[in-house]
Amino acid sequence: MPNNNTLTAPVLTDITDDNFVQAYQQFIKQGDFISLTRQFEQGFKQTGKDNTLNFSVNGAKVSLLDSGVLLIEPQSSATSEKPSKSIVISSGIHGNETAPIEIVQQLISDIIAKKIPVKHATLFIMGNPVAMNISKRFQTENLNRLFCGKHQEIAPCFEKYRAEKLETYVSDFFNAGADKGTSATTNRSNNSNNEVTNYHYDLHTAIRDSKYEKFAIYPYQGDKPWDKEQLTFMAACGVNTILFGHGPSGTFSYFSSAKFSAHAFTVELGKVRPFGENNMANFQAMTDNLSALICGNEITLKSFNNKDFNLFKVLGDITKVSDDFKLFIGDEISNFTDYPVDTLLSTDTGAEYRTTQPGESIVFPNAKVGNGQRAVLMVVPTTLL
Ligand SMILES: O=C(O)CCC(=O)N[C@@H](CCC(=O)O)C(=O)O
Ligand SMILES: [Zn+2]
Repeated sequence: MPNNNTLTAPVLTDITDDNFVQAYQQFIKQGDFISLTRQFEQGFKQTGKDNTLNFSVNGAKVSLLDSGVLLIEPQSSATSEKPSKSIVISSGIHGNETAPIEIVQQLISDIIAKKIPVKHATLFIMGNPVAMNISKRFQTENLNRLFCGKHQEIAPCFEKYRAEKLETYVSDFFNAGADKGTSATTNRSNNSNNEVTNYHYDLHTAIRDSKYEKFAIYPYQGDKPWDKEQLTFMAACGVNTILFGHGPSGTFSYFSSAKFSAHAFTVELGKVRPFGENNMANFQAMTDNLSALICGNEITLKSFNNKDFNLFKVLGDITKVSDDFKLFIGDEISNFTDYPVDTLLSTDTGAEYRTTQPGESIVFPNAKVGNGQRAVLMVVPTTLL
């Protein structure tokens, strides 16, 4: 497993390599996608124009596009009702956030074991295999700041390369499902009015404890209204604390939302733990509902009521500007802790941050980010009309 910080081009394994062939065959039999992903962390070379790494399961075509990137498409003859959704389920954008990777593993292995019949095209992603292998959030750059082309602004490293590749896979996937697909073979929509709805759930876990264990960031929607049905879907998944994003960003969920009008969320499912130490029963509602979405099973949702949620409006970021940045929030303080008005939270070269609003609360405080990056997200409670 090559692993160096000065990577200028990834070291790709040839798919005719004996080790790869063996590992791929084992994956087809056992569905252990984490193992395959970790063995070939930087990716592999495809031969020829067509994707040769595919096989059929239960009427679906399974295509391995890259390390940690698996496309599953229902074959049109295998489903009476036509596909109307394109679904991206991503995990491991931060390599040490293992619970989401294990959720994706579970869904994939259930599909391969024919426990989940696939009705809607689904793209599964384990985002940063190099960081997974070193049990770190990232190797060189925070991958979840590099989407929407921001990868073009940084020096060569694995995350720069990977962000560009992931953007391409997701773009190709949503484009293939779109009504305006360029040909009958690339247009995934076969339903009568040819409408396909896009979804992207980017699963994460948080560095510190949170007053509300599970929560989601709903990417900034510009003039579009917040979708209440999506909020109730999140609640059905066990996530009833929602932060409404305040502006464009370089996150993966914002990319799918802004570029492909996907219903998209960054979902935080609890605290970061090493592989094998997650209580998977804690994510059952999320796994079951994602599985139901993929199968096309009916999902019964409550109608939206503010009382069922903890909703927060993002006031803005505290950005670390210089090496002088000081944060007065201890490591033991939980996300969503609120502070009285006029509390000093940070100082930096020529600047300080004091709370200004009742109920002002902190999310993701992290003094170790690079200069120019978000060190804290400031939120206040809100309701939807
Ligand atoms: O716990 C933390 O400090 C970070 C957890 C995490 O990775 N959160 C995402 C949120 C993305 C967003 O703001 O939409 C991130 O920081 O990338
Ligand atoms: Zn994360």
